[in-house]
Amino acid sequence: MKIIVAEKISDKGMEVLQASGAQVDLKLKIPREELLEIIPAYDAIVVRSATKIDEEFFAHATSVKVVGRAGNGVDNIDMTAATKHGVIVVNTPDANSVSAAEHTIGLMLASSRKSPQANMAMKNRIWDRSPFTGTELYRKTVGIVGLGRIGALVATRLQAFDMKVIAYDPYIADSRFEKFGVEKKETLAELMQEADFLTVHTPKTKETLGMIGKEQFALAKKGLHIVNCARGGIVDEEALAWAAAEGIVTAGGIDVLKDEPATTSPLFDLEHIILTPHIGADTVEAQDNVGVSIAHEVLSALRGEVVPNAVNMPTLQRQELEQVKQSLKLGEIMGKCYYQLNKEPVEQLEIIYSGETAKMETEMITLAVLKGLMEPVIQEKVNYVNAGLLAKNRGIEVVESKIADNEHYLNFIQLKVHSKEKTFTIGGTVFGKNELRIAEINGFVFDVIPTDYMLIAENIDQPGMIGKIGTMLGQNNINIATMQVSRNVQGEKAMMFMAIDSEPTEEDLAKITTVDGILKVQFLQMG
Ligand SMILES: NC(=O)c1ccc[n+]([C@@H]2O[C@H](COP(=O)([O-])OP(=O)(O)OC[C@H]3O[C@@H](n4cnc5c(N)ncnc54)[C@H](O)[C@@H]3O)[C@@H](O)[C@H]2O)c1
Ligand SMILES: O=C(O)CC[C@@H](O)C(=O)O
Repeated sequence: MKIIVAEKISDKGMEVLQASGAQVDLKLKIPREELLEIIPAYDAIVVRSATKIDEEFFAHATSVKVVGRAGNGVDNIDMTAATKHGVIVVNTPDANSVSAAEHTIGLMLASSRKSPQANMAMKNRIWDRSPFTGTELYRKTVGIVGLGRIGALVATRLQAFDMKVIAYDPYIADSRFEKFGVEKKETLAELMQEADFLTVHTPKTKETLGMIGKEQFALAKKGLHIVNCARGGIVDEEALAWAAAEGIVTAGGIDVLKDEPATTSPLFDLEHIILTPHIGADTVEAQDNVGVSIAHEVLSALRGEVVPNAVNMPTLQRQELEQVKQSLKLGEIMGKCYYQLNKEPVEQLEIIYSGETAKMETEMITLAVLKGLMEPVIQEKVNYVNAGLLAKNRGIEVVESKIADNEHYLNFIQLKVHSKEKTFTIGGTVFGKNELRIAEINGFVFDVIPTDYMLIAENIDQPGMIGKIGTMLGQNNINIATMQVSRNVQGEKAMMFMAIDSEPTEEDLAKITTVDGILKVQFLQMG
């Protein structure tokens, strides 16, 4: 396993990677062309915010399975391209939030008290207090745009300064505003009009890029203090320069610029705007948290485990993950059966979750079913990341439904795979903690433990069939480990489900079908 670390992570993080036995190559500040040249040899890459991970990168990175973003924002990673190429992107969304929140407040205090400017004067041996009269935070109104992880940390900390905290975030429930004692503003305009201090904490998206522009500054009170410790460009730099010239903004702290690394921006010339070079997350604690977390995440993802912080997959809390783990296995195994037993292309996949499974986060189980379904028949690697997209591209409609109760089982997953001509059904359950069972195939009821090698035989329900098939398999040196027979109507069609100890050849199967009364025999690899 080869991992390239293209931007600095903490020593503790490096140690975790190295302890895994993987070859870990630290290539800091590697030129783009060189990275593209060597990347085909790597299974994973770890980056921060400076490395562009785009379509061109993925076109070269043919063996990369995981991109680890040591940090939070993923705007340097083309998520659509990653998903298309089946590459898992993992990040560490919580690991540096406290540091970013503290830097936000630091910038607010430093810019309000002009501390960096005073420091510069002192270093130039100028003792003069008069240019540095500042402003208190006490009893001022702070407007927060984006009340997510960092926005909420900033809110609660600023309440300790006796600030009135208002926020604009149209994407979260009212209960979150109540939880943090923050007054909700329905529009950005309202927030702009009321705020003495403004701080942005949204991700950089099409919607948020340039969101604080000239139009918004024009609504603000004169003397606004502004902080951007989120992403460059959310506060439009030209507009901020204009607002400063107009006396609308009189102080500010900016940690992030639109084009990084940056040495040009209108903000460099603004006396009252203090700048830092994207150091919101640069604390020993945050870097240790981030480094260790990303190392574990990348290694888990490489081992094929489901990771909690995968950005381009449904995310699950550890507890939820534990809950669905066995259902994921079951779903994948059942999905795997379809194309082994049927040749018709799938038009619609219906997944019915019932009993306890209906209460779970089923999004990931659906992906597991799709992964199992497509793996036997397509060349591309199928994983939890691209299974949904691949299914969509192949015209498979996925319909999920949930039924609270199941008459027979505590938990049950049923697949109804519809092709043009017919519908194949398979159902299964998890007994206890991890006992998987196939409980139904095409209307025949079983209680079968899925194993690597299985045979399914359809036969006429008549005396002697079990003996005949047993003898035939024995003659071909195939041992039956377990066998179950199911029928619905006496004398009609029956189904035998056998776990066998070795893989039969096509010839073996053809011979069995010559047995009188056997209608069909198929080999199924379930493990
Ligand atoms: N400066 C640094 O070093 C540093 C460190 C960590 C994080 N960050 C950045 O801080 C930002 C916030 O991170 P987070 O972990 O709090 O993210 P988060 O996802 O927890 O919260 C973002 C919030 O923004 C809200 N939001 C999205 N679009 C919005 C819009 N158009 N208007 C209003 N609200 C909107 C969301 O609903 C969400 O509540 C991100 O941009 C992240 O990259 C910077
Ligand atoms: O570590 C970085 O390069 C950026 C940190 C921060 O902006 C983040 O999004 O986590």
